[in-house]
Amino acid sequence: MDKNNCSVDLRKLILMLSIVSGLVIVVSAFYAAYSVQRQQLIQASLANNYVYADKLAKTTDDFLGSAQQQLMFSAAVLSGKLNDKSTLASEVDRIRLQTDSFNSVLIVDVTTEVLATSPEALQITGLKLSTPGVLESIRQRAPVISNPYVSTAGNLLIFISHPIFSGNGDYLGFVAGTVYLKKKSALHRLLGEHYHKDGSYIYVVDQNRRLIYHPNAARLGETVDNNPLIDRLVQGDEGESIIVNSEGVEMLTGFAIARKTGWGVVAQRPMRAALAPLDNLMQQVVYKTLPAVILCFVVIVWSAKKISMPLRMLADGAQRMNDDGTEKNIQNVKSWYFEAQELKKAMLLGVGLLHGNIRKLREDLHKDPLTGLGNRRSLDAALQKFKNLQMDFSVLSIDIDYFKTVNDTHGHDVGDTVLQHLAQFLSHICRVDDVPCRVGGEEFIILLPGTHKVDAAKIAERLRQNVEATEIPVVGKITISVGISCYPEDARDVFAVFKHGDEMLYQAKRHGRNRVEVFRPARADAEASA
Ligand SMILES: Nc1nc2c(ncn2[C@@H]2O[C@H](COP(=O)(O)OP(=O)(O)OP(=O)(O)O)[C@@H](O)[C@H]2O)c(=O)[nH]1
Repeated sequence: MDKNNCSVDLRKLILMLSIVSGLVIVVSAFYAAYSVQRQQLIQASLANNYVYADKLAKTTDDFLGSAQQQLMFSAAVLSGKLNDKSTLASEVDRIRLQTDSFNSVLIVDVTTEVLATSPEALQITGLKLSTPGVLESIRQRAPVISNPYVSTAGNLLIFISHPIFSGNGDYLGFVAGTVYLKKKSALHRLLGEHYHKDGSYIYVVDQNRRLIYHPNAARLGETVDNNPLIDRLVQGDEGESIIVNSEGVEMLTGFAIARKTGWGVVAQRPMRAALAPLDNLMQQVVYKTLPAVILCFVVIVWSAKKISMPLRMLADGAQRMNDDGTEKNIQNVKSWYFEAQELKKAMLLGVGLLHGNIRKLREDLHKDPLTGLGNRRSLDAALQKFKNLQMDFSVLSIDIDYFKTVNDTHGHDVGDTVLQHLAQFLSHICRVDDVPCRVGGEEFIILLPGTHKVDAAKIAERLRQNVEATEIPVVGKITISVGISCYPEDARDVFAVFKHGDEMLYQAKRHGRNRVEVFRPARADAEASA
């Protein structure tokens, strides 16, 4: 098959397969390592975020618990002193300034009238308030942590209160602190400290799906619906999850509940940020393993070449089976492994047989199958050769006398035997360069290169005598007639030389057969004019 038409070159195929399998191995090894590491990193990050959210939830609980304790302590101090304006004023200042837990502190009596407030700048002392925090505190007469709401002064806040009872258990009012959600507050410090710079953030949502804390201040107070994660938080669920946030960023999320308020604390980190160290690590791995991988590929290419080379050379040999040098080329192929060795042996055997057959076919093409002498093709080839070499030659045109009688008397097969016998006679008298041929039924020609008329006549005469003297089985003795002409002595045209030879043969027949007649131009002319 032609190399160019061949669908795949073996060397390229081996090379391609080796490289592809090498790549597949390397890439899948990398991919497997990357996937495992990635999964581990995601799990670790999710777990971290959950721990983080849980810790913040507990810290928030602790903060609120501590805030309530402060108010409880103050409520005990204030019991029986609600009429003491200066005590009330100094107590609200103490609570606010000493602990820094509240943005504002106020004392309210049972009629909802504000008895004292810190800071004074709020200017609500003496006012009766009907905010959700005040009303809930009055109604419950128990410690309260309100849901977020907007205060009279327009601040989004939560309201933490503790009831004040007299010595004999009468409800007198409450002391309360507010924590602003949109302005700086203790809660902000608590949650904001943990804010990551890599896109990680936390947010807190209350039971009404309202954002209590969010790094984006504009969203504070916003009620978030249609958020599966917040749905879970509202149901009291805790755990970890991979979600896509409102900005379409994939987030690794941990979420936990602050028990005192039921608030959900969500800590989340962008997947990309969590995996960034892994990407760096894999980059390093790639850089470090690259030389080994390149070396591997060089070895693969070299091996592929080494393996395919003998096969390539054998394939080349197969493409040129007919050429004479092919056998030698195949011999030279270095078949260093078993399969190539066997292939080489088989090909050498094949080439040997092929060349043998070709040789035989060529010979057969130029041979008369009955007698083994040359045929008309070999005669033409010999003439071409003499012409090329500018060689003189003589032509003996030979015909068996009365051959028809032989056939008629003894049968065609015996006639064939006679032809074979005559062929043997011809072969015996021929030298190496002479060309004996059978050109018709019982017509033979011998070309005698470098032989002139006199010698040709002697050879023909000797042949004639030998044939005449030899007994052929079944048939007995036969005779032959021979006509002789020479090139270029008798004609410069080869065709004419043969014609003269034929004429001489028929002349021998006419003159009684069993004769040798030599063409003589002058005499031929004379005969022609007579
Ligand atoms: N056995 C056999 N006979 C052949 C073959 N080719 C031709 N012949 C016979 O050779 C004979 C030739 O006879 P003719 O050319 O008529 O003449 P002849 O009998 O040889 O007589 P002259 O040539 O005149 O001496 C014919 O009978 C052909 O059938 C062959 O291959 N085998």
